[in-house]
Parts: sequence; structure tokens; C-alpha cells
Amino acid sequence: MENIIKGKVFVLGDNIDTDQIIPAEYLTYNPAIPAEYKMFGKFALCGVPPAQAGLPKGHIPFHDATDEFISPYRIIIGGKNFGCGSSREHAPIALAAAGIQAVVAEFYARIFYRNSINGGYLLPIESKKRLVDEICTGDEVTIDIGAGLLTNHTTGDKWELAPLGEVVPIIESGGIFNYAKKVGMLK
Ligand SMILES: CC(C)[C@@](O)(CC(=O)O)C(=O)O
Repeated sequence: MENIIKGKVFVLGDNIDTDQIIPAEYLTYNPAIPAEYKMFGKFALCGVPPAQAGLPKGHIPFHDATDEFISPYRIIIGGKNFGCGSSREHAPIALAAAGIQAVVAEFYARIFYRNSINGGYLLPIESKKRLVDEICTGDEVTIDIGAGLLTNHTTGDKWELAPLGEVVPIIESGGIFNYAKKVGMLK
């Protein structure tokens, strides 16, 4: 498992649901086909209205002019109930396809959390404090999983993260199927 994750953050708000993360109209793409997997990255977060994104003064797009598929952001900062709504596994797939390696939120909808872990798509990390009001989109941060710490290099702030806990063996295996094979639950 990657112990250190570095990059720019994209800040969202509360109750970001899976339909905002990847609207149903894009579920026709097959993530197993590389040319179609890219489209999940292109349309990731296209359903989030700027006001709900909690973005400061107007809308900062998730993608910039350099790449229509991969976002310049590597970490999402979320509030309460991140990934709520439908159970679509396409939600963590879309964020991962856009280049997101981790989400740091106050707490998650359970299905989104487990889809993220079981598929090995991204790390759903919980923060001990509400960070959407403390960090701005574009800030450069480092997440140290082992130390349970998020360092904001733009502001100098450091924030405690909750340990990933019992799901670490699944993350380290790269997902639930690899884990099940590793421990003999699957041939
Ligand atoms: C099966 C899937 C496409 C689903 O209908 C499942 C769900 O609604 O939980 C969705 O819209 O995410």
C-alpha cells in the first residue's frame, strides 16, 4: 500500500452522492475496456453543482485544459456522508480514473466505502476534524498513512487522520479478490 500520497486537493461539501460523482447516463461505458475506462475520468464529478461543491467564490473545474480525462487533483476533501445515494461501483472507479488516489472525509456512505476498498480503487480515509472549512481547492498536501497525518504545505497546517484499521490487509492485497486468494478463501 502506498504510504505517502502527495498532490493538490479538490474540496467538496457534504452529502456528495454517487450520481453527482458519475451520473447514470455514463454507466453505459464499460470500465473493463481501457478506451471506455478513460471516459469515467472525463465525466467524474460532472454532476456536482458548483454551489454544493463548497467551492470558494465560483466554480473551479475538476479538470483543466491540460487533460480532459485526468484531473490535476490527486486528493478529494469531503464532508459528511461522502458517496451517499446509489450503490454504483462506478463512483470510486470514476474518481480513480480521473487520478484521485485518496478521499479524506468526515465519514462515508458504507457501500461507497466498501466499493473503494474492495475494488482497490482509492483510499477512503476519515479525518478526525471537519476539513472542508480548513483546506482550499488547489492546496498542496501530503498524506502520511502510517503516521495518520495530513500536512497542508500551502498553509502549514497538520491534521490528524483516523487509522484505516481492519481494511488494511485488503488494501495491501490490492482488493478483496486478491485478499481472498491470499488467505485461501478463494482458489
Ligand atoms: C445497478 C446500478 C446501476 C444502480 O441502479 C444501483 C443503485 O441504484 O443502487 C445505480 O443507479 O447505481
